[in-house]
Amino acid sequence: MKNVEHIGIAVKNFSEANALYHKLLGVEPYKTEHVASEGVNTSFFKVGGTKIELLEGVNPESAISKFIEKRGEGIHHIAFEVEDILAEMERLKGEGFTLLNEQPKKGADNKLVCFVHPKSANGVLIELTQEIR
Ligand SMILES: C[C@@H](C(=O)O)C(=O)SCCNC(=O)CCNC(=O)[C@H](O)C(C)(C)COP(=O)(O)OP(=O)(O)OC[C@H]1O[C@@H](n2cnc3c(N)ncnc32)[C@H](O)[C@@H]1OP(=O)(O)O
Ligand SMILES: [Co+2]
Repeated sequence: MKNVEHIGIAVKNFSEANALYHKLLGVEPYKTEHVASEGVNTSFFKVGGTKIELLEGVNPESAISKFIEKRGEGIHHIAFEVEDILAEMERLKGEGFTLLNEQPKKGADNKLVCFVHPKSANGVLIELTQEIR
């Protein structure tokens, strides 16, 4: 694992949350992106070396919609940058972590992503991200 790449925050009202985080962080989001495969709209803010990802669910089936339904708004996941996502997935599987997808999948912000079940990481949903080169 390398650095924390982003912290994902689940929000109910995307435009209100973006306006609030713009005020809070003092920067505009550098991108907003719909990720159909995850049923989410996302926006990314860059602060120092870390990014904040705001996520809203666009349908009831989305993991974000289910999360908010069950647990309300708040921190949803921590994403780490990895050099080689396939090697890291193999390593984690070997260490007994439960991965939520067999193969890396296309995430937002030009990344391949994979998720580790929160139950494998003391209740924290972990996302692995590798830049698509
Ligand atoms: C765009 C992309 C990107 O950055 O590139 C993204 O980030 S997309 C980000 C959105 N996509 C994802 O999150 C994909 C991976 N997530 C998933 O597959 C799912 O959300 C699961 C993590 C498996 C949870 O599924 P689901 O809510 O249907 O199951 P569940 O309610 O039974 O949850 C199982 C247990 O995990 C807990 N749980 C659920 N979501 C959690 C979360 N985000 N953080 C910590 N714990 C969590 C529940 O409270 C429950 O614990 P108890 O049993 O103790 O009640
Ligand atoms: Co993410």
